[in-house]
Amino acid sequence: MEILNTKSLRKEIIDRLEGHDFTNKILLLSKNPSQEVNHYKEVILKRCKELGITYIDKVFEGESQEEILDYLSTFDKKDGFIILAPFGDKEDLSLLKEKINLKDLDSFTYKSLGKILDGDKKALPATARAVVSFMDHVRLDYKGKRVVIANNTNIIGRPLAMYLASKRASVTIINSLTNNPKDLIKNCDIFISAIGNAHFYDKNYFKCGQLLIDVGTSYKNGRIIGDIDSDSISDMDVKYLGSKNGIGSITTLTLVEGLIY
Ligand SMILES: Nc1nc(=O)c2c([nH]1)NC[C@@H]1CN(c3ccc(C(=O)N[C@@H](CCC(=O)O)C(=O)O)cc3)C=[N+]21
Repeated sequence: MEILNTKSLRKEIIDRLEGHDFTNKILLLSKNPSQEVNHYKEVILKRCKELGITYIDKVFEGESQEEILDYLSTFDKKDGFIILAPFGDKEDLSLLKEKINLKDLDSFTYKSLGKILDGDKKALPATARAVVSFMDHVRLDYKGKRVVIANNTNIIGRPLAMYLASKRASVTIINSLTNNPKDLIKNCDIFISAIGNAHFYDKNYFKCGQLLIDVGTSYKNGRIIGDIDSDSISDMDVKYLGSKNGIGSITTLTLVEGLIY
């Protein structure tokens, strides 16, 4: 197993961000935030402080979409926003997706999602963009490659699939109902996982020559555990990007990077 890391990409992005004079704010928007959302918020806030970015941590409770739009109308169009998911309890957010016209840092709006179909990398949500930036950074050509993505959300899997398809990769999204996922995973060239199920995939799922990107995060005794059981694949001839120095360590960077696009 060849262990990959995002250190040099991370340095490249930090250098670009540190040289920048941030004049616009980031709005962190949450609604009845879960523990996971609050944790992610802390991680983003820490990054904003490091880089001298002003942020507003706005927590909604029972507000309607109209009321939220009213609140947002007081900000500058160049201010960035992220709607932290899950935002409330599975409610309709279509008006917000249609009407918010601030800088969309995590690809929430219909406009951003549409741009992804056209192959616009900058429109990708932060985590999906971190994956693409990593593959671009190591000069991995995904044209014609068979890619399997274990994640079917609007924040990672679906936009990533559409983007890679626009660059002529052949992409399959698998979900918990997929018939014989092992067969799909074993026969792909690139496997990207973000299911958040600790060490779910072991060596039986893989074959030599594959690139495995583990975006999954579970917590055990305060440690982050990925979806892939890396010990089990340690003597296989695969390339592996795990959670240590992996995608997780650059997602807040790609998120704030959206402010300077
Ligand atoms: N619109 C939206 N986009 C998201 O990307 C999103 C979301 N909503 N809702 C909540 C989940 C949860 N999530 C985390 C990502 C990283 C860490 C994390 O801790 N990352 C690094 C630190 C990263 C850094 O320091 O840059 C670490 O693992 O040490 C935690 C949680 C994102 N989410």
